[in-house]
Amino acid sequence: MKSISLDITKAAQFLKKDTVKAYAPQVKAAQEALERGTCPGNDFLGWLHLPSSVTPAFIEEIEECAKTLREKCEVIVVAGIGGSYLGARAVIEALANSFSWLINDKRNPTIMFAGNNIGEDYLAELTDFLKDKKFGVINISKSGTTTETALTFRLLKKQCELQRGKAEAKDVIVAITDAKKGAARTCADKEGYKSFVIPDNVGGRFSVLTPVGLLPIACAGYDIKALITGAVDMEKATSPAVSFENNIAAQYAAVRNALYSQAGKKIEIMVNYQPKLHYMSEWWKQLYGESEGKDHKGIFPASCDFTTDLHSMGQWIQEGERSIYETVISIERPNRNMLFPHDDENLDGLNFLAGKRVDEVNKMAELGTRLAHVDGGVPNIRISVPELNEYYIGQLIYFFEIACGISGNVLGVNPFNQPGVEAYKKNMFALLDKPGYEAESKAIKERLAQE
Ligand SMILES: O=P(O)(O)OC[C@H]1O[C@](O)(CO)[C@@H](O)[C@@H]1O
Repeated sequence: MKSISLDITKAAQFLKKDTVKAYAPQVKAAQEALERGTCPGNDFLGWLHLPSSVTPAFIEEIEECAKTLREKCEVIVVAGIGGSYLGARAVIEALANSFSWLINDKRNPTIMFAGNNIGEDYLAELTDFLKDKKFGVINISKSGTTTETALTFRLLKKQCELQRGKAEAKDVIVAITDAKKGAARTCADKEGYKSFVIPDNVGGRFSVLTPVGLLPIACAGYDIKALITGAVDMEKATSPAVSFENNIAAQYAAVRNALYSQAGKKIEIMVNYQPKLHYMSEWWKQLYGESEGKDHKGIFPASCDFTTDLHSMGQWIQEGERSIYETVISIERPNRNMLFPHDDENLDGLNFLAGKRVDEVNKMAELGTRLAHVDGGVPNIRISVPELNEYYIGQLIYFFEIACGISGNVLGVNPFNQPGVEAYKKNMFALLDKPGYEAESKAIKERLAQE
């Protein structure tokens, strides 16, 4: 089996000779601290050897549950936000037909996502759409108390029970949450829902290879065994025993820290040339943003879909402030084969492309962009993926996770907490007069009265 690969040469050229290599001891120490559990946030290292600890029995249990949902539902709504949402969506969209929601071939249920916003129109339109559908719900929340997800789940649970009856609804609602704590656990136990546990020591953004990602992915009809196999192979390929020269996660962690602290590159743009990878970038943004953005430090993770965004953000990237670098996920071989047709009249002047694969044009766009951006002062990291399938996506997921753990430790932050996200929640609860927030409510109202 091939492997994803990493090319950092077009980034390293922006640094003094051997700068990246000079990070090798720090990177090694960071990885050893992860292995030994001596790093900050060491109670959240359950993801580190998660792929290799997945058992066939566990996969079978997930597949069994997915089979039930697939048989009983034409639509499955996955309710969750952040790490309880993005991984599943990233994998499903990367593997699915770009128009899957329009192709109603009845072979797969339609997978919809909710609980990731508080848009009234979104929720009203979703419940309208579900009115005449046999739908089920996967309710995902590690804390079991996240407002966006809880609010959505309350609506969906009521609607599902109303449409299918309480007894049938019980068979098509699944909870993925903490083993003991939180409202989602209390509800699942009381109602008798099938449930899966998110391990205590796996943070939301590192949880895609737990039931959080695996159940929705299996429901969508994808091979979760192959996904895990890819992750296991990457776990081996990036183990601490692998030398820096051969360890792509160590190199990625090193080059991004070098660009950040030695070359003033404060923004990393994750780039793809396949629109199916849009949500892979969204997942990556949370992984790196929530892990590294703290203590007033951290690279800002941004993303672009090329060539689409070359026609909107291309100008800024080529000639704006030189504080950015790009990481490109390049898919070597698309799954489909489409040739450009010849046209006798050639009114569009495109006959020079006749007989070429569309992907050849895309690859030349990628190469041309890399040359132009590097000439314009944008370092370029390239991750090459042989093809878009479960196995290589599994590799990619673990590669980004382990590199993130290493990178955050090199940066000197705790990559496994997210204290900053509480600030907005506290204000929102105070503004909504949530019980228990009386003092905060009073203070925030007084403050607003003075503004
Ligand atoms: O799974 P939960 O507890 O609903 O949390 C969802 C997301 O919200 C956060 O806790 C931030 O508030 C993320 O870290 C997490 O991925």
